[in-house]
Amino acid sequence: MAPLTFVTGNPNKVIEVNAIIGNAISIQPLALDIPEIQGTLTEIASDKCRRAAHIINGPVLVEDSALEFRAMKGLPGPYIKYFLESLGNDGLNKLLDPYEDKHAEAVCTFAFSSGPDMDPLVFQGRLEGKIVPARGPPIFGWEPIFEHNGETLAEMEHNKKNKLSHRYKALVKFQEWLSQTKFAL
Ligand SMILES: O=P(O)(O)OP(=O)(O)OP(=O)(O)OC[C@H]1O[C@@H](n2cnc3c(O)ncnc32)[C@H](O)[C@@H]1O
Ligand SMILES: [Mg+2]
Repeated sequence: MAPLTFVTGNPNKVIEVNAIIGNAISIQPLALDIPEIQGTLTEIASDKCRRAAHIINGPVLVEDSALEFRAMKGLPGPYIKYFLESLGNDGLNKLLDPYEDKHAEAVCTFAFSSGPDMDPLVFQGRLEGKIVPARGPPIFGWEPIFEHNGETLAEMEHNKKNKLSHRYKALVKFQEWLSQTKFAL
């Protein structure tokens, strides 16, 4: 089984994907910064996947992560990376100061294409939580401010996160599809 190219500039995503799918699929990470369009999560991931498949000229997996604040009607959503870079985790908390509702959803959207000009397939997972003042090591993105069942993702054991996360749920769907299809990696 040839390794599947996973195009991402984010090493933390590679660590989690490997931890989640372990021996089932062999992943070859490739750090390319692919332009991300504006649109729905499915449109963004699919477009990124089409561009990656053309560059790779073969099967490819990409991922796009979003963080949706219910009080802000789903924003920052796919633009969370730029909000986080500009405001930091404290600033993201302050965005919700005017609102009672701190509910948030982490959304992970994988897109897979079997090659250039092959329509990408999309696999999405969601995790519910709430935005809280930062707790735990600030290693990966907004983990310290996303609380799920009393623990922030930064406080949570990696093994535990990788068995319940938005990324885990999306990868379960991808693996289900792989096992049902004749597509051989
Ligand atoms: O090259 P790609 O794969 O796009 O990597 P990226 O870092 O640009 O990732 P995104 O465009 O998907 O932006 C998502 C942002 O959310 C952060 N993030 C993604 N998944 C996360 C998780 O499980 N926990 C905490 N932060 C996360 C990540 O660090 C980014 O700042
Ligand atoms: Mg990105």
